[in-house]
Amino acid sequence: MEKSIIVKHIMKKYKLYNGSKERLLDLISPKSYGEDFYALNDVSFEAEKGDVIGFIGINGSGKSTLSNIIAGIVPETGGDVVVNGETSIIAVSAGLKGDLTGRDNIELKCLMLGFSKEEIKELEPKIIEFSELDKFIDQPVKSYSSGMKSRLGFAISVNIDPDILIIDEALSVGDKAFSEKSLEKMKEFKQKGKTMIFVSHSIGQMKKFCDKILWLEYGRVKAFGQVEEVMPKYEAFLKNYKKMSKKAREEYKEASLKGQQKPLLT
Ligand SMILES: Nc1ncnc2c1ncn2[C@@H]1O[C@H](COP(=O)(O)OP(=O)(O)OP(=O)(O)O)[C@@H](O)[C@H]1O
Repeated sequence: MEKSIIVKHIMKKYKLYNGSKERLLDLISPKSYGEDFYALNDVSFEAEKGDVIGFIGINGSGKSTLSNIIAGIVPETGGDVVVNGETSIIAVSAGLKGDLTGRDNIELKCLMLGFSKEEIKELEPKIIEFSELDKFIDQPVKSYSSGMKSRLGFAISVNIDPDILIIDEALSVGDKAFSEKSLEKMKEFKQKGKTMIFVSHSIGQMKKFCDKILWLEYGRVKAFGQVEEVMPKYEAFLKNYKKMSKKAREEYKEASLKGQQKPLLT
């Protein structure tokens, strides 16, 4: 099978500061202040055309950071993301401007992706219809609910028809009818051999839709494989994790960040 995305040894380092004074001092003397924190630590995986890959992991495990790096929204600190050929990638949740109306956001996002005025004219009514925003399309996006924003983001992304679509939590908001419609659209994408990355906390949606799962844990790959192989392990992990005390969770986090395996939960 043809590869569509190759992610090799991705690192993402942030600096954590103890207050704003330290942040300022770091500008003057970068080596002396702040603590290095790795949101992603040596993450590798490959996607083939037609794959639907789910990113799972507890809060703060690096799912959004990784999807933003693949979408080119956030720069990596190290490693490589190789995307096959002339591939267009779009992340549903990226770049809606609150001060602009829904309609202006459609135009802006299309222009940024290199569409001509004529192409936008043709796309716009399709996007508006899919979004079900009706007259709200001419209201500023900052007045939208999170469900409305995700409907707009999803409507733009799927109608632009990218080769790689990154869906970050977009389907967990919005109503059932809209998420059913979106799932249908995603099935169409899959049939066309496009690659999708799906970031969600919904185990049900992941099982229903993904072929493969990348399980991240505090910036590291815990597992990557077929959904039926990885999901039961993740569910077993979650069951144990939920029973842990706050202190035990902190210890688990510390150990995971250092790359130590805790047999208790694996
Ligand atoms: N700009 C930033 N500066 C410092 N730390 C950051 C920044 N962005 C993300 N992080 C940290 O990186 C880690 C990974 O965050 P990320 O949002 O990718 O996780 P996630 O798995 O998507 O979490 P969630 O499920 O809660 O959405 C977190 O500890 C987060 O606090």
